[in-house]
Amino acid sequence: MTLNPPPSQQTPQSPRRIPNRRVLIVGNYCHDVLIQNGSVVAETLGGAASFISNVLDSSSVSCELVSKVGHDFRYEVIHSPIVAPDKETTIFEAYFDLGIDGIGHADRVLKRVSACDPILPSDIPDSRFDFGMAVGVGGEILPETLEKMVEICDVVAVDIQALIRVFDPVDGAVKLVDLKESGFFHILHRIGFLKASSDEALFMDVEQMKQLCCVVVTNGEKGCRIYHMDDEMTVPPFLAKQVDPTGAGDSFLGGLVVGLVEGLTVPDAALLGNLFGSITVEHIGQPKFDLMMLQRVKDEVQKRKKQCNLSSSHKNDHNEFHERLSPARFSCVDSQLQPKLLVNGHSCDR
Ligand SMILES: Nc1ncnc2c1ncn2[C@@H]1O[C@H](COP(=O)(O)OP(=O)(O)OP(=O)(O)O)[C@@H](O)[C@H]1O
Ligand SMILES: O[C@H]1[C@H](O)[C@@H](O)[C@H](O)[C@@H](O)[C@H]1O
Repeated sequence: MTLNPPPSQQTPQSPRRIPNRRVLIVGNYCHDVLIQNGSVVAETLGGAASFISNVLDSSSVSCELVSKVGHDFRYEVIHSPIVAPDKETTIFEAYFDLGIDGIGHADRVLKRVSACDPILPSDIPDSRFDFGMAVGVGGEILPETLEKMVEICDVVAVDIQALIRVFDPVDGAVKLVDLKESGFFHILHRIGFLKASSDEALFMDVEQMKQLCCVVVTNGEKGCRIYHMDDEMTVPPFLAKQVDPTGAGDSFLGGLVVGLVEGLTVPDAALLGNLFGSITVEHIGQPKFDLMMLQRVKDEVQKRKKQCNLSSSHKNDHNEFHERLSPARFSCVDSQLQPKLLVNGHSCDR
């Protein structure tokens, strides 16, 4: 398996005096309203950008976030958004008609009931970044926005939901169009990673896309599958008690990029993605990662890097890395089952 470092891409680098900044995240925050049997069960901060920055901030990976919200935005966030005073924040209603207890991976029907402004190239800083993440949720990323991102970032990871979503003009129901008809196809040979859920993957030709970039298809409790050129492999999941699937794909992408920034191979980085995805499904809204869990994961990542540098035979055996991350992950599950044991200095709260 040669799914090793992120594919190098993009325009030739001009000589740089200023070091790149780390990660640029582009996508709007939104308000998520979770509805079950006709009643609102929760209202939370949403948007792929919020879940991803939560993973990056928790993992001490420095990032810059470009997001637009309206006058009604109601959450305190670390990365301030641009406020469009005459607009409303993007709102998604998620209908869990099958229940949110995770039995049978009950999925949501999503409706965008309000949409903030798109993110324009001029909203994005002119600096250079190691990684860019195009992670829109409500159609806010335009082709010209993605073009600017591939120009200023060494590697760009794209969530396909930012490209293929269209919204019913009457009730805002989210529908998907084929990637080829999305208006973004001509830019995709310049991106490094394309992430899709298994449902979204039906709207692209994986065989074709894997020739252009590394394709990662997430598959809920089954983990994910990576495709690049002639290589493909399944990356195993971590056990989780699903409460709400919202944001799992976003946290997955956050974990993947944390791994890549740390210098892990793509399969190892995807394993980190699975780890953060699995923790996210156990929460409603933004997960708060256990500090001890984060430290153990950091330590395992450093060990893994050393091991891979010393012996090439370790590079492809990510099962071993999975085994070592699992106890770290379960230390977090324990903390959620026994929250009282963890107050006073050891809480999950940031
Ligand atoms: N029930 C689960 N158990 C363990 N891991 C899970 C579960 N659900 C999701 N994950 C992890 O999260 C990743 C992303 O989940 P999924 O494929 O459901 O993404 P998604 O449909 O894009 O999610 P969303 O749109 O809700 O953000 C999976 O690849 C897996 O690693
Ligand atoms: O907050 C969520 C989340 O970011 C999901 O990835 C996205 O599919 C939804 O539209 C959004 O409401």
